[in-house]
Amino acid sequence: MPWSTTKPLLQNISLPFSMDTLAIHPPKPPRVHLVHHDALAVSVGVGLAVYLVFKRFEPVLVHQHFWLLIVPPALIASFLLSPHYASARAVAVAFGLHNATILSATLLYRVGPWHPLARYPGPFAFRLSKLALAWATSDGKQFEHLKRLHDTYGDIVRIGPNEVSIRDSSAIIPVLGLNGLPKGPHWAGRNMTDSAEQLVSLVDVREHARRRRPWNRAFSAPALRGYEEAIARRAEQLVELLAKHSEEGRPANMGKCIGSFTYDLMSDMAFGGGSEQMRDGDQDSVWALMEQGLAASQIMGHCPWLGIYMGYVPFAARLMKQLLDYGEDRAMERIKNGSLARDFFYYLNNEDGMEKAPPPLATVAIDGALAIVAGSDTSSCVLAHTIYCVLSNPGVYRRLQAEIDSYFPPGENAMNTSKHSDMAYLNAVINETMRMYPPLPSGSQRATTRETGGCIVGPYYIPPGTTVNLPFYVLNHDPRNFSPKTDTFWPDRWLVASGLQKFQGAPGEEFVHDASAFIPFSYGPANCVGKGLAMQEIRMVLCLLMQKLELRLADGWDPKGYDEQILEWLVMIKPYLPVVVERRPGPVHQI
Ligand code: HEM
Repeated sequence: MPWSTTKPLLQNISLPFSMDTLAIHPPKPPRVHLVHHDALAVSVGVGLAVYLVFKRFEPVLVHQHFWLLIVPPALIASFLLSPHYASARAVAVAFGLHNATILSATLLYRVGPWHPLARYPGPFAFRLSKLALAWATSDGKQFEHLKRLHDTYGDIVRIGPNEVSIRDSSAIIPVLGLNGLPKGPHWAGRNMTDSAEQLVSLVDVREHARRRRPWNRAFSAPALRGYEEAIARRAEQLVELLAKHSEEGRPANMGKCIGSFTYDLMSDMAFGGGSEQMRDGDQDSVWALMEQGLAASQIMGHCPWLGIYMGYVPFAARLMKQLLDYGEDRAMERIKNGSLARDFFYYLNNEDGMEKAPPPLATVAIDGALAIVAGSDTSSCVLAHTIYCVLSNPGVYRRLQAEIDSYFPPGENAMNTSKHSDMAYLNAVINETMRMYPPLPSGSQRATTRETGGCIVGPYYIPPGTTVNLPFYVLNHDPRNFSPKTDTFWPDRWLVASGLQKFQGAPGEEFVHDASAFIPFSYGPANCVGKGLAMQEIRMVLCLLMQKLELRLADGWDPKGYDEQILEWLVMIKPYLPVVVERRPGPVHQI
């Protein structure tokens, strides 16, 4: 503060004792007594100083907020305002002034032309607070909102005070690639704590790379071969579950059956077993809990501070705690029983002895729980959407079945993975499903920090302290990346792109296929570590289902509403999908 401002303030300070009294009584601690308007001015000044701390460091922790938002006005009320007001009023004035100053300075800065993101367009409310986007997307349709925003404002949109969304495939490498940016802040809010240790939420790039090593080994090619038997066993069980529906004369809800399959499988993979949803049903309502948890986490991902606060509310944190407790129980049991097969735990718990020391139990438990959630929701989403797309396009169904039958005639093992990568139509169908319905439609989030500094992303400068989103759904539905039939399920585009089929468009129609824009598993050193397993599992299940079963949509069910019912709670939620199932005649392969 310049001296010219400070001097009059000091002159106005009157001490609450006279010099004469010093001779009679020992001195009491001096009490600062400012005249009324100066006391208020100090309160505003302290508010502005705290605002600068918020602007620079963006503190989100509860104890930081206590020191910045509660302590200063409490001191001001006790020492500066108490001579002027009754105590309750002094407290109200101090808190009101302090927080109103911080709020107004924050909002003015965010909407002002001096904000480093001021040049990027976006709705006015989104500049003010992330609460605006959280509210707008609380209907579960964030991916559609983002698409509309880009259609309105262009390739870069300011979707928060310090956040942009970029619809430009040239941004993928600088943002997600090897020398890209650290993870963004949304995981802290989703996990309801700033100290979550899950691999997926590690912001520190070096720590992430260190923790990722055992995961990479758990998903290496030899490790994946070791999982084939477990996948095959569970896939056979899924076929039996679906066939049972037909024997009972009722359609199967495909999303639910497949969800049970992936959950049981991921429990096998992570902890060597422990879940039997296909046999016993979802007795612990795991799927409901997971979907509720993800729905709540959608809002908290936008406002990490809110998630961290909610983490202290026992009822709100219940779901997260249940998940962590489950992971810990399963990890303890797995340690007690030892390993029967090389599951993920074998690698994550350093049973392969490749790391210097085994990780703490809490870390393995939390990562095991992550594997179950990350691996079951996503793969089941792709499988269910693929079946929906195939069944609502009879030509695609027949062509896919013909390809599967030609590779695996009745009696042959349809889960023989050595043939799957050659099956062009199968892979086209899976890719096209993930293009239409990427399981994480709003994509990946990364952020520049003060340490990384700003960076250039294509034609854009991203200043330090900016969160950057690459929305997969929007990239996939951009005609500059995929056309014609951008919004239509058309697997042939993948065959045309790989030269296996000729493009037969209308006169003058151009075929566009930018495969670099297609990143359903994300990209770079923090991409989906389970990509290989997911693809292996999806191909095995589809081949087995189509070889052994005849499937069709239930009579009277209108598929038109399917898209409307798709919600995004981080991952796309599978709508109700009733399917009539019949066994196909022919010899049955036994594994
Ligand atoms: C079709 C299925 C799947 C899709 C589309 C998918 C997609 C993704 C995406 C988009 C990410 C975020 C990466 C980022 O932040 O940029 C991710 C992360 C992750 N996924 Fe998957 N995933 C799938 C299946 C699986 C499976 C089967 C597992 C196995 C356990 C798995 C485990 C993980 C893990 C551990 C991470 C965190 C990686 C890291 O931070 O290093 N995912 N996944």
